[in-house]
Amino acid sequence: MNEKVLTSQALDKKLEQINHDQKRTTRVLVVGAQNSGKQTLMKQLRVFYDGSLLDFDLLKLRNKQDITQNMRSLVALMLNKGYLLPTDLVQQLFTDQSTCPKHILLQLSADPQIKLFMEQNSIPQNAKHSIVNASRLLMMEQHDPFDLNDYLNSNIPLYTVKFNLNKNNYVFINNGSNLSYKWAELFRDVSGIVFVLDICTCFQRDSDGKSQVLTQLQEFDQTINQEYFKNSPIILLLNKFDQIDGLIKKYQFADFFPTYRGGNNQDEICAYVKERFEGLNRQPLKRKVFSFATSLNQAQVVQKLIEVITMVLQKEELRKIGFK
Ligand SMILES: Nc1nc2c(ncn2[C@@H]2O[C@H](COP(=O)(O)OP(=O)(O)OP(=O)(O)O)[C@@H](O)[C@H]2O)c(=O)[nH]1
Repeated sequence: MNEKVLTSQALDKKLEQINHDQKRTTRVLVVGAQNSGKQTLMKQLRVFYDGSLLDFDLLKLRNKQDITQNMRSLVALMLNKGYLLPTDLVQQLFTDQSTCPKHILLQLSADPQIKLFMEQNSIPQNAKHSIVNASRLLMMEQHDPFDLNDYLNSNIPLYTVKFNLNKNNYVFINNGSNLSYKWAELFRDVSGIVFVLDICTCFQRDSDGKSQVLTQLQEFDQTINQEYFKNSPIILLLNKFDQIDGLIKKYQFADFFPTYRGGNNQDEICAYVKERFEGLNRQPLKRKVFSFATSLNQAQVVQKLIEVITMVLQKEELRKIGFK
């Protein structure tokens, strides 16, 4: 067999693999109003399932470890040669931790004795370079190695997250708060739609004095009942549920929903909101709406939620092809 035929066969195989992988990828579209929590969900997915952020962070951490090591070698050399450095800084540099706290490294790298030592002694260029750059590198780091809350509150936009869970590939796509009809066409029969609702909007009024959640009900209706999504299961997240206790203490839910006859408590309010949204599904026999009260800013909640969502989606896929 000549080389060309072999290459072409290899390409065919690769294409087949790509097609196969794409078919096996569960695509999930994340929609919802501004500020509802879509980005928060995406970021949590990125941190716990995708892994690329953690790799990036480990890199930052490694840099910090290198700086600590270099600083330790330099300071040991200086002390041997009789240079004097602040004792408390030196002690903290040599504690057992693999990385020394940033503020100690910064103070040491700015110490005039260190500068003097480097001028008076011939130390390897790369070691010199590493110390001179240490302060720049450390200054550039805005955060300590990794702080989930800092990351969740950052303005770094995130539009897709891919991951593999229980041997299935998933891609979550955040479309922002604008679901134009043209755009929706690209997601025809997507494997699932996650609609994020900020539950606090139930207790907020728009300029007409009506609860803002009424606009969300309309959005939900228009989105899920589009022709393109008529087979896609819907996952409704009543998000920011951690806020509901505070809101109930301040307001009467019935003041916002005159037809509401339930009590002013979490369970009954939650059941009512779920019912209002789920009742808008015009294809109840073809696909379902699964609703959950969530707090997407809490890591443990998101991890449990993703297990449930992925399970629901896999079950729905099986149901569509005839398994009960
Ligand atoms: N208390 C509370 N705050 C939350 C929760 N989820 C998200 N937030 C906060 O709500 C704000 C908006 O969240 P985002 O995830 O940026 O909302 P978004 O839907 O992506 O907003 P846009 O990008 O404007 O469409 C942020 O300050 C989040 O930290 C939650 O469960 N509880």
